[in-house]
Amino acid sequence: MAGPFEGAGLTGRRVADESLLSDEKTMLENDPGGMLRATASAGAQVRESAALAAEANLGVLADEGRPRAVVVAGIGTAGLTGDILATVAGPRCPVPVIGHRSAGVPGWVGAADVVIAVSASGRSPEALAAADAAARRGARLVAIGNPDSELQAMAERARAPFIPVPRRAPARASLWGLAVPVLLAARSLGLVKVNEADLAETAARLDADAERCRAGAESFVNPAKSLALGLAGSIPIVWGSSPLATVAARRFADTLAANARYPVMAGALGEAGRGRVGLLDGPFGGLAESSRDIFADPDELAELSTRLRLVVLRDGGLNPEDEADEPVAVEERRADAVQTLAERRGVRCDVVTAEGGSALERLASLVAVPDFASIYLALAHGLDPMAVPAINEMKELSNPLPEGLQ
Ligand SMILES: O=P(O)(O)OC[C@H]1O[C@H](O)[C@H](O)[C@@H](O)[C@@H]1O
Repeated sequence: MAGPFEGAGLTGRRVADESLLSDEKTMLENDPGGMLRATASAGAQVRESAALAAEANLGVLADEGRPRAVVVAGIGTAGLTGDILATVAGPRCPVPVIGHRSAGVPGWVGAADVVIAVSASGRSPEALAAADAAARRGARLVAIGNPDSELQAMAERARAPFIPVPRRAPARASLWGLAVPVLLAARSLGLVKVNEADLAETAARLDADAERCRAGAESFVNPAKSLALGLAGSIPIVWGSSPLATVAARRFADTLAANARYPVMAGALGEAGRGRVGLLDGPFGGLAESSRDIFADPDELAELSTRLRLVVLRDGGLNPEDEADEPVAVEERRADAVQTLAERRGVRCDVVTAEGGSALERLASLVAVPDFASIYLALAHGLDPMAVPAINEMKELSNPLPEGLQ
């Protein structure tokens, strides 16, 4: 008899198998959609999108001067581009940057505002409804996404600039292709300082990280494979030391969930320190660690006890000091503190420290290795990192029936 999940595309192993990450050929076979390849194109995406944005007529945005507010509208990865803009613009940004993840735009949006509608496919209902609402309310509109899509048609009807981002991979592997045009649209409004050197260095860093994380590099030299194997079987908790690192933490939660199907808790360390840090004392934290029998068979243990594994994404003290920002020293002390807490309780902890000069490059340095780690963790469980049966089923079940079938 068919099991409840038959047809849902559920294959894979409950327990991760390290040996699945040792042979490049097997890994590429187990990644038929090419998530590894798509993720390795991050640097190329930065360069390509920067060139495409330069060809779009973004100058018209600036003609009407500085907006009252910028709304970045989109869902999923497209929605994350709003958080990226807000963090790269930083606390000195002269106007509010608001990410909007549901259909339409906030009620107050009007002619004084700019709406950036983002959708990799060019057809998410959230981005389309936002573009439509922006046009109706007379707000300035910029649209970013798949060329020859409904979104492009809508931008054309509204005589708004459209930045075509060719769709070669699922939305979550197109983060950089989508984020760069958002930043460049905001730059043309004078809201963010991203120069050509920042873009070039960010692209170069993404390329270098893709090289370190390539399938052919073994786990002892591949930071993504070792991060993935460390997380295997655990409940990952990902905390970012700064606002920028917190965007990277949320991204890691998204990719771990979509690619590896892991439940993750992610957020800002500042807030976690006043609440969720208590998890370290709980049944999956210190209690699980202190009740472990050191003579037990490690394989058996791995199956018996689910434990937390902490990943701390640190900004590395490179944040420029800013009065509106929390002092770097506070962020650094807090990151040191949580590592000490984890150590005292025996909770294992990985640290990824940002590198690079500009905010964009630092963000890239916190996103690249975790992105690959989420794919290796999927592969270690025998999961196709690209397949998303539950997401597709959710869309199918929640879509209204076509007329006549109701
Ligand atoms: O960028 P879009 O094509 O509008 O897609 C937005 C989102 O749609 C779906 O829900 C996908 O599962 C997400 O990965 C994606 O980010």
